[in-house]
Amino acid sequence: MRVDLGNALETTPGLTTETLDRLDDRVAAAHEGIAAGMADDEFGYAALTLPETADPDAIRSAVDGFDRPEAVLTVGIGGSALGAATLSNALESDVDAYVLDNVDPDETRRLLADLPLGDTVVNVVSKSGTTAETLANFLVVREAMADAGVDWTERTLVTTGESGNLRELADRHGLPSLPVPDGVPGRFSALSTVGLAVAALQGHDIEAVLAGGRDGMDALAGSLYDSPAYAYGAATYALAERGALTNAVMPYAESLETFAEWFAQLWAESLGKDGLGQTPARALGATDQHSQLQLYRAGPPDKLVTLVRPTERADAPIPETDLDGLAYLGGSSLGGLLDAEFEATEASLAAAGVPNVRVEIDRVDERALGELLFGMEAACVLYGELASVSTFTQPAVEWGKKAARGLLGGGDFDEADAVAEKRELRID
Ligand SMILES: O=P(O)(O)OC[C@H]1O[C@](O)(CO)[C@@H](O)[C@@H]1O
Repeated sequence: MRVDLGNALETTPGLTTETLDRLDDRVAAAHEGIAAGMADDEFGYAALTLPETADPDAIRSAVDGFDRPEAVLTVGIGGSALGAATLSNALESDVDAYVLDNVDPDETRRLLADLPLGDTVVNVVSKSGTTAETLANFLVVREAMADAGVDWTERTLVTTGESGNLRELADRHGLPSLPVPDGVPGRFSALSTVGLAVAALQGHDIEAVLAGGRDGMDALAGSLYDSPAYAYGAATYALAERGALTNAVMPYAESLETFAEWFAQLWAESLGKDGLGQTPARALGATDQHSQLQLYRAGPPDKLVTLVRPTERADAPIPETDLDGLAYLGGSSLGGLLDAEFEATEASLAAAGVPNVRVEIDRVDERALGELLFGMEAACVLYGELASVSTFTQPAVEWGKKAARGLLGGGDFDEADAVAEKRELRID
C-alpha cells in the first residue's frame, strides 16, 4: 500500500509540510502506545496483531468439512459481514458469495429463491450472538433450507463468541464453528475467522491475505514519513481538524467498491465519538465523476477525497473506430481510460483546491488486499489516538437497538417509549 499526500498540501482545507512535521512527534508517541497495546493484546489493539495470531489452519479445517459448494451465503451484519464481502467481491471465484446483512423481506425472499440451497454453505456470523437482524435472517434461512428438504445442520458454519445464542446452537447441533477472536471489534475483524472463512470456502489464498497483513504490520513505524498507514491516518486527522469533515473514498476499481463500504463502517463507528469524527462517503470511480464529483469539487470546502486504485489491472482494448469524434478512444483500452480518469479527477480536485489523497496497491490480489485492510485499520487506530477518542467502542448504536427490541416486545426499554413520542409534521 502506498500513500501520496501531495494533493493535500496547500489546499482548502489543507496541510503543510510544517504541519505534518509538527504532527510527527505525536505520531511517534501514538505509535508507542499502539505498539504496547499490540504487545499486551489489549482490547482493540489485538486487531492489529491478527496477521500473526489468526490461525489459517483452523479456518481451513472448519471449512474442509464441506464439499466445495456452489455458493456461500453469509448471514451477518456490519463487521460480521463486510470483511468477508470485501474479499469475496474483490477476488474472483467459481464459488458464488452472497450476503444477507439486512432484514428487507423482498431481498431475503429474492435471494433465497435464487440460491441453490442444497449446494450452499450458510456462514452465520455474530460476535455477540444476539444481533437481531442476523438471528432473524438465520431463522428464515434455516426454515427455507428445511422446506427445500436440505439438512441445515449439514450446510451451516457458525462463527461466534464463547457464549450466546449462536454458540448454544452450534453446541446443541454439533455444527462446525469458529471462534471470534477476543478483544477485536467486528469492524476490525476482517483478518480473522470472521473475514477469512468465506475466502477459504471460495478457494482463495487466506495465507496470502494474512501475509499482506504482516506486510502492513512491518510497515508501521514511529514516523508518518516511514509508514503509509500512519501517513493516511495522520493526514485525514489533521484535515478533519481543519474542517474536512467528510472523507469521500473513491476506488477506481469495481472490485474495491465493497472495500469502500467496509471502510465506511470502520471510519464512522470508530471515530464518530464526542461530537468528533469524519463522515465516510462511498463513491466509485469513474462512475461518480458523473454525479458526486460536482459536490466534491464545487460544494462546501469541508471534505477530502481518498482516491484508491491498483496500479496493475487486467485490461480490455477499445476497438479502433472510423467515427471521427471517437478516434481518440479507438486503440486505447478501458483500463487506460480508467487510469486517465483517475489522474484527471485527482488533478481536477487539486485545481479546485480540494484536498485529495492517493492510495495505491499493486493489484487486487489476496496479499495486497490483506495489506490494504490492515493499513486502513492501523490508520484508523492512529487517527483515534490523535483525536483521543474511544476507537474500539460503539455505544451510540445501542439506543436504536433497544428501541427496536422494545417495539417487538423483546424487553421493557424507555427507548421504545420514546418512539411513540415522535413529533409529526405530516405533508400528505
Ligand atoms: O457480530 P455481531 O455481534 O453480530 O455485531 C455485528 C455488528 O453490530 C455492531 O456491534 C453494532 O451494533 C457492530 O460493531 C458489529 O460489527
